[in-house]
Amino acid sequence: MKALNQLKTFQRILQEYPGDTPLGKFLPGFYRQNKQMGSTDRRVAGRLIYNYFRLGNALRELVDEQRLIVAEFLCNTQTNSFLQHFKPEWAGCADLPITKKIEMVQHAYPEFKLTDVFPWIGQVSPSIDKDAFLASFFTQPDLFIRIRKGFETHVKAELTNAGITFKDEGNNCLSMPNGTRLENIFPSTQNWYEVQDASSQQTAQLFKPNKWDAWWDACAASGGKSLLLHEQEPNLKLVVSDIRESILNNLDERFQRSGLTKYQKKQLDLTANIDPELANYAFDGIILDAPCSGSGTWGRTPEMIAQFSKGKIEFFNRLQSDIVRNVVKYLKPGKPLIYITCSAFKAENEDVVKMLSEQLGLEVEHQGVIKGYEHKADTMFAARLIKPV
Ligand SMILES: C[S@@+](CC[C@H](N)C(=O)[O-])C[C@H]1O[C@@H](n2cnc3c(N)ncnc32)[C@H](O)[C@@H]1O
Repeated sequence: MKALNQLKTFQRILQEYPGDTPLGKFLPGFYRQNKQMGSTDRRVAGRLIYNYFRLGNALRELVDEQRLIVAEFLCNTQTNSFLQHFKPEWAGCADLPITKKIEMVQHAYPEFKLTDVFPWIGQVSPSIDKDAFLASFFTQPDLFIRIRKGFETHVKAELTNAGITFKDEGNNCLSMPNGTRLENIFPSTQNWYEVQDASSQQTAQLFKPNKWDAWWDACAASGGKSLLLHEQEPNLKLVVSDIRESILNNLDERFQRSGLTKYQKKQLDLTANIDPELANYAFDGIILDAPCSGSGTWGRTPEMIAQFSKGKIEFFNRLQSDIVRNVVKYLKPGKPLIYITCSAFKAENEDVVKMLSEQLGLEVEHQGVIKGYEHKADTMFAARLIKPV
């Protein structure tokens, strides 16, 4: 009975979900309208709908209920009452290695193809292990925090006191299970840590700023990369910009909490002529965390897979190329451009770097995929390119 009700709730969510909003935004509204759902009901409903989308575009010819059962089997490493009810012969095998479970699904559904989970797999960056990347969609990524220098002991002690299991990933990065309610442990005004994916934290290794440098975080959003930069070198002249004014307001709040008080903020569309705003600027470093497909983060937002179409890869490549050409004009010769995406696609990664190197003469000091899919984190790409003198 319980499993049948869980299935009915799943079907209602799927029916009401509009597809153009992130699930993470839609679900709280759904729960508000269905106040009879207790916390366990919500947890199970969330698990089922997320797991359903983790199947990506595989087995689309099956009815939703069957796809959900396959997804539940592939995405859980422990048995549960839903599987026991609907697929008892699989329920006891939930803890098998993922490769074995995929074989079992293929046996039951010979039309199942792992490549259908993410149909654009042929277009990912060459260094990505395709099978591992595809299989990573069945696992929810972890939650990561970056502890600010000096607060390591305090944050770890608070987590331990609260009974949270965490892993020290080195470089002040901690991982813990997704869904950990940090807001129940730490005050909202705390400035001891930032929630930030491990791969995003890793991009900072390419920054290498010098004291009193002038840096520009050109797609700053709420300032994640600027905060990393500030942690490395607090004495910088910093300009931050983004096309969205609202997101820059979040940045102000975050910067204030972290003691980053000296910066200039500009609302800029980097596809337009920005000379009226920046004609007198020349930077010692530019971080371009470019707008992208976000395909390296779809382990967190698997509902995006069903909404994506191949043409968008080309769209982002063009947008990134336009933006990068515009931005490089304001970089001093001999100085670094840090190009970052959270995409797995070659067209948004190596191809943009190739264009920068071949057409604008930038020297590629480093480029590479940050393989988050290997350790329950986002997959990103980061390059350090030097403008010719
Ligand atoms: C990947 S996000 C940046 C994330 C941010 N750097 C961080 O660490 O949290 C890309 C940003 O590019 C901005 N963007 C998109 N199109 C733009 C454009 N034409 N000009 C300037 N910024 C743009 C988006 O508003 C978005 O905030």
